[in-house]
Amino acid sequence: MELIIGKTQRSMVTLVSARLFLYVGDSLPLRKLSSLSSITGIHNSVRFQRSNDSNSGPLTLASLGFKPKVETTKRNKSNKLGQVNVAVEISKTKIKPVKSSGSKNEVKKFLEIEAAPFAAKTFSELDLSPLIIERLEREGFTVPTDVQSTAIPTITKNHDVVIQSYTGSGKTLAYLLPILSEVGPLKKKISNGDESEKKTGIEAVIVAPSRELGMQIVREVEKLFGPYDKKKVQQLVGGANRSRQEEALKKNKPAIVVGTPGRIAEISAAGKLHTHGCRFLVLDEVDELLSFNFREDMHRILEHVGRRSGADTSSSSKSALARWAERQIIMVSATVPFSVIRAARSWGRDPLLVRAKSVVPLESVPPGPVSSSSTTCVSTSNSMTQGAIESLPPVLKHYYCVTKPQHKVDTLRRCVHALNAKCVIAFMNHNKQLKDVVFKLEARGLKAVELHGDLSKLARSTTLKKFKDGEVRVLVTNELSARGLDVSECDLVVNLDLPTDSIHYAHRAGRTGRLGRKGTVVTICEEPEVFVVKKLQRQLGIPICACVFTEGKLIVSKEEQDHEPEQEVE
Ligand SMILES: Nc1ncnc2c1ncn2[C@@H]1O[C@H](COP(=O)(O)OP(=O)(O)OP(=O)(O)O)[C@@H](O)[C@H]1O
Repeated sequence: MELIIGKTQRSMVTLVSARLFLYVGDSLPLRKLSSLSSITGIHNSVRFQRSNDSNSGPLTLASLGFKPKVETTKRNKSNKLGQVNVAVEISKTKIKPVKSSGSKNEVKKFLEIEAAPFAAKTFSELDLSPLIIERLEREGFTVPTDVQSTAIPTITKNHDVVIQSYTGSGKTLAYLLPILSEVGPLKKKISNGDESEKKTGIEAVIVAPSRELGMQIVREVEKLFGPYDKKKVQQLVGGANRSRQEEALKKNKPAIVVGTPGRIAEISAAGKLHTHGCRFLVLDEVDELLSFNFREDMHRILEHVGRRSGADTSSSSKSALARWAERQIIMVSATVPFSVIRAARSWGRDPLLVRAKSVVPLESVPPGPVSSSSTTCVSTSNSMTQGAIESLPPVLKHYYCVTKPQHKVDTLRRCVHALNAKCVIAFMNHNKQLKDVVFKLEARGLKAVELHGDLSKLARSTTLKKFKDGEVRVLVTNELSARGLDVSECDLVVNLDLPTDSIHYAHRAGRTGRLGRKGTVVTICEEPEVFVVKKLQRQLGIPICACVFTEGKLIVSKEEQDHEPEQEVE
């Protein structure tokens, strides 16, 4: 599709693209950038079509299979969607406008997906490649989760997306499956049989903030690829031998690479990673990837992945935005603070916010947390805490127990026994104390092991394997294990130190109760810290009850039960 933009807009686009895209949060450049785009209407008035897009025409929510009366991507004077109170409900495949109960100024632009095609009952309803369906069945995956049912058709239709859904709800397969349907050995066969269309370069780059999470994603892809094709995915995680990774890239010509920002950026800067023709860029745990630590590496990745080489970034016939739009960007996390929404708006092409059973144009998301039933803004002052709302599985039980610092480890031991927990993750804030806690637990007869970033890559993977295999009962760790780590058997998370904020609480807590399983979170704290627990409770919208452990039982404190008698918890 030809792109026509005015001279002023073009110079602004160049200006925008020249900015460091990683200025997020409340930093000035991105604020400028988003206000710039809203002034110029760049995101809304310019449409792009990727070369491999078989569906001609603009990519809108209509192309998801609905016939909306509302054009979600246009926003001009004649289309007042961005200014008026319009909400749209989808029932089956029909959309009907409904009156908003909000104030006049409130932007109510959302699509509530109630039924088909998102409520798929089987994977075969989701237009995935037959080979993938076969492999999923082999792995025992038959029913897609809610977020998978929603995300898969949306990604398949080439939309840039932010996927937000609570921890352990299956977000990894939600983005992997539509990607694997398009690239690599399981992809759909090209119907006209034109083999020249076959690509051999890297077609998808998946970025994760830790080696553990990166390797976990690699294993998930390898499982689906099977033993013969497993080299078609290559890990590029830090701590591993870089020259071996470079050799593997050359020799195996993987279709997909998964890695940590530092190592991907490093190999890319050395000219050994050719990702300009890449079709998919996934940022898993996007809010973490946007943190200060990863700033420079992420800048390089965003600038290079999926951007054609040889293109003049300043004055080519295609604008910077157009080239940038050639890749599809998928951003994923259980916690999506508004800084992510803002960044995604500037990187994506009419990006959508995908949650279980709802798809919302990102443009319509007002500052503040997004509730599952609407785009209503809940009033809280801190955008960090806003991102944590609805990030936790509803089945989780949360408690706190007050104790003295010198009794924390003993309280942990009594907690493990009282709940008869088999697979426990205990979080602390400082590496130095982990060893001491492990020592004390072992001395009290609980098999424990420490995991933190100061260990070698080999030690980290061996430790994790032992824990996953059930050889140790308690993993004592720090924030390293809070993001994305999937140990389905984990039935108890204990905070031996308070997390820094509600987002960190949410990710730590989310290591248990995965995919509908039971899970308990216990925060062991000192008396003066109780107000922090109460604050977390308010910010997350969850009850965190005071408890004690006596005679091998968890007893919920009386005051927490609205004057009901003391209660034992199973
Ligand atoms: N459709 C499915 N059927 C059965 N199991 C599934 C399905 N989808 C995912 N799983 C399993 O559920 C577990 C949790 O999935 P996953 O790690 O993708 O969750 P997540 O939403 O990414 O969590 P987090 O936010 O903590 O990273 C994994 O063990 C995964 O293999």
